[in-house]
Amino acid sequence: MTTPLDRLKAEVCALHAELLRWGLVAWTSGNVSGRLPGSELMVIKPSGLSYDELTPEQMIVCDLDGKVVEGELSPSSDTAAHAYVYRNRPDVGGVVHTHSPYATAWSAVGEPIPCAITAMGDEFGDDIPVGPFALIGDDSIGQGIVATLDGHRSPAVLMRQHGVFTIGKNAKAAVKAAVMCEDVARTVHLARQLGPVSRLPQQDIDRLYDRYQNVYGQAPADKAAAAQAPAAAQTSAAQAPAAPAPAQAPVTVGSEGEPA
Ligand SMILES: O=C(CO)[C@@H](O)[C@H](O)COP(=O)(O)O
Repeated sequence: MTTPLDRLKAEVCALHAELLRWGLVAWTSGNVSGRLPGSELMVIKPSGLSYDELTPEQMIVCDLDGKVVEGELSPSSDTAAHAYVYRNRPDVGGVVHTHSPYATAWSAVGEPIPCAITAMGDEFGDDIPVGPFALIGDDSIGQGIVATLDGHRSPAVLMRQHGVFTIGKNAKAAVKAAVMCEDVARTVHLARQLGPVSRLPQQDIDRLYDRYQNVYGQAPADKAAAAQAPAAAQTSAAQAPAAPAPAQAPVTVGSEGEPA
């Protein structure tokens, strides 16, 4: 019989393989942690071990001050940062850190990634912000993450001249944010080689974010229907619904899809 802690160790261990799979880390860089729901505990990888060697049994259990509660190995050198986020963001269930190349390049020049493509509106709902430069070893990085993301929709922050930290409702969501952060960092960088890049209008960003966060994928039928409601409402508000055309008569619609 596996316990919730055993399952979290297995999940956090498996998610480290996703960092390799998506090209987000080199050698032993980066790390993933997960909060054990309903507890003051987190699970994080051991420091400096090859991703190929990681096993669920090696995952380290720490309290939210970063103190090791279970495990023989030393915890990730970013444990203090992860723990600080969990202490100050009770809504966060997972934290990820990577040095993914395109996003880390944006952090190296200290420039936020502008919300210039719909995929950024979907996942980030805004630009991806830059946090302060902070040396590893105390709460500085954690403080920079929390301060930068405070009141911000983005689940990702580019810590200046260091790399990416992402947060999520659970560890898997934080890994997804790290994957999407690198994807859009690359795309927007490439776009800038082709020509000027402009930020999407905020109202479009808001609509993209709302749809993606609440309707995209296998959303419950009522949410999916509600997402269509505004268009239907506009149609019915704009003109009385056309009488059903006689079966044999063709119906011509205008450019907006309304009956001509
Ligand atoms: O950024 C750093 C070191 O500067 C760390 O995040 C390493 O990238 C991963 O450290 P461990 O998790 O293996 O301790």
